[in-house]
Amino acid sequence: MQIKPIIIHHMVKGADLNHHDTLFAGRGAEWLVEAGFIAAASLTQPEHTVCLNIHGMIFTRPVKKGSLLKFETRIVYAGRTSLVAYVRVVFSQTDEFVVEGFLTFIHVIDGKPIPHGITIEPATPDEYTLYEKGKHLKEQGHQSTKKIG
Ligand SMILES: CCCCCCCCCCCCCCCC(=O)SCCNC(=O)CCNC(=O)[C@H](O)C(C)(C)COP(=O)(O)OP(=O)(O)OC[C@H]1O[C@@H](n2cnc3c(N)ncnc32)[C@H](O)[C@@H]1OP(=O)(O)O
Repeated sequence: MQIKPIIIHHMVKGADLNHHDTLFAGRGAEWLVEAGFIAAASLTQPEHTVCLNIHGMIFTRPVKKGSLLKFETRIVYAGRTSLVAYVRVVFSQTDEFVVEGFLTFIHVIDGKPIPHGITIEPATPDEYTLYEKGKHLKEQGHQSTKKIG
């Protein structure tokens, strides 16, 4: 299945800032989760999609008030019940990199994981790299869950 990316833009407003007057990491995380959720839920249904793992995000630069941010999201890996989203955030006007992250979503019915029937076939070297990274993170996460019990 070829997956089209989902593009969302956000403007950084006063209410989105921290005590340094730059984008609050929690707001950035919220927008990142929301972007991943929309990409996963657009392949399944919102009511059957839950977020299981935010695989980390590294903020490489501060973002000032008034900045426009572009969140480009694609589902890069599909397991049996899981979908791994990759979100890349850049400044909307310059395409300068800001932050990226992977997230795992699970297809559930009545709270139980249920196969979604989606397959992802990477077509380019970049897609293949993201597929392998997404698969690795999902499997690594699963091992951590098993250790927690
Ligand atoms: C900083 C924060 C900011 C937040 C900013 C809020 C933003 C807000 C605005 C946006 C809006 C969006 C909205 C989102 C939508 C919710 O918010 S959903 C609510 C939060 N999430 C939840 O409540 C989920 C709670 N977890 C669960 O219910 C259960 O863990 C689940 C998801 C049903 C899974 O059940 P389970 O028995 O553990 O699953 P199991 O059968 O062992 O494995 C199922 C799959 O999970 C995979 N898996 C298991 N563990 C892991 C793991 N650790 N990692 C990866 N994959 C794993 C397995 O490999 C398997 O994959 P497949 O091989 O089938 O593909």
